[in-house]
Amino acid sequence: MAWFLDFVKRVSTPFNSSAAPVTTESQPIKFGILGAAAIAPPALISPASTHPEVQVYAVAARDQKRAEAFAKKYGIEKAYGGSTGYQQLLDDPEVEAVYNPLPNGLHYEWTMKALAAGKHVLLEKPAASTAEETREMFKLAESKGLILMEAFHYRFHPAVQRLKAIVDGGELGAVKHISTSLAIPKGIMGPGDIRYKYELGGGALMDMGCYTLSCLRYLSSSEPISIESATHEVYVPPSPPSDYVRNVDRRTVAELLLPKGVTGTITCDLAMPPTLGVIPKIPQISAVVKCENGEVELFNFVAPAMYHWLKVKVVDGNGKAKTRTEKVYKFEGEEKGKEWSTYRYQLEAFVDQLKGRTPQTWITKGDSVANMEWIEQIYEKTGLGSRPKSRVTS
Ligand SMILES: NC(=O)C1=CN([C@@H]2O[C@H](COP(=O)(O)OP(=O)(O)OC[C@H]3O[C@@H](n4cnc5c(N)ncnc54)[C@H](OP(=O)(O)O)[C@@H]3O)[C@@H](O)[C@H]2O)C=CC1
Ligand SMILES: O=C1OC[C@@H](O)[C@H](O)[C@H]1O
Repeated sequence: MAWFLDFVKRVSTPFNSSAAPVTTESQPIKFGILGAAAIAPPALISPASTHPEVQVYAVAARDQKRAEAFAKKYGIEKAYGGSTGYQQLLDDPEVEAVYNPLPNGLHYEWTMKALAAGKHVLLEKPAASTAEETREMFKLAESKGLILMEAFHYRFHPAVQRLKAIVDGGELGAVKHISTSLAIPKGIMGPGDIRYKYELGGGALMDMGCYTLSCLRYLSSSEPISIESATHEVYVPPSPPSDYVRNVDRRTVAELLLPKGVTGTITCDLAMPPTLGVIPKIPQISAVVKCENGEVELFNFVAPAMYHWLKVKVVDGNGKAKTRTEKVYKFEGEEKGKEWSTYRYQLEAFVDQLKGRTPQTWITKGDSVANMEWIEQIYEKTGLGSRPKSRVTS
């Protein structure tokens, strides 16, 4: 029973949102959120509620009433709305940092505008529509001495870092093959979802593939050499209009060649069709590293704080295999029961960086740019081509 209560607590933690600021001697960092996005409560509002140096101070939405309702629900002081709402939030001198959870195709425009307004930016993944846009955002951030980070929250979690330590530690010998998957059953994303809109930077590779690529690159400690193959299945909405353009991937699979003969596979799918047309598929969210002397798998590398297991299989010189399972919900030395979400660890690091302290880890400019470069190259290989460059409005 205790394990069940623990599980329920873990799964619900990221969604127990309240923006009640916890103040310290110094002024908290005031965050503004661009868009009343679904991801904002678990990714920022809830983590901020336990961070003594953060206040979620403002939200902007395209509709004033929506902004107000969101602000009321989460105890946010300021609500900006209407066609100028996002810019008003950026013009608010009280806002020091901006969280950008807009659709992918708007990441570049509003991150550039936020940086131009002198704000630090925590930017949702994938960084932008193209690698070039990603480079430009970091260039502007650097020139203004501002912090910009792509919110690959999974990287901040101890389970993910333990996986990397096992791979790097040599216990399993040389790495041979890495496969990372993020695929969910049909029915979770509705047909109106931003992920299915090409003009908003939609597609499985952009949305989920960015994680699988990021994790594969992280685990291999290298960049791919080439894309051996890349295949996709397009998204087709129910009753598509006759002029519907099939340029959004519902699923993409790519085979990569990495240095030292290592191979890699990434799989992403926004809507796996049911088996035999009726049995829903089980989500596939895992990172598997096959090595000379065994293999290791992290189930649920994307949201390990909710639930995960690390299965390590070691094969000895006589070919005898031993398997062990690890669960890693906190770093060594952290107090019992802490068990932060990936987003909470991420926020801690972001604030540390902003305050001039050393974050426990970081998603670097080089990492974000390389991830976008490979996303673009995989799209080229599938034949779908990169997502459209962002259109920037004045
Ligand atoms: N880190 C993570 O775990 C996750 C990250 N994400 C990322 O966060 C971003 C948002 O995802 P999610 O919260 O699921 O999406 P939502 O659709 O819930 O939110 C997107 C927001 O963008 C705003 N928006 C502005 N222009 C448009 C437009 N033309 N069409 C639609 N929305 C628009 C809307 O804000 P308004 O209120 O102004 O109308 C809306 O609230 C994506 O980049 C996604 O990749 C998503 C889920 C998980
Ligand atoms: O964490 C995630 O999982 C589901 C995705 O669709 C989402 O965008 C992503 O960030």
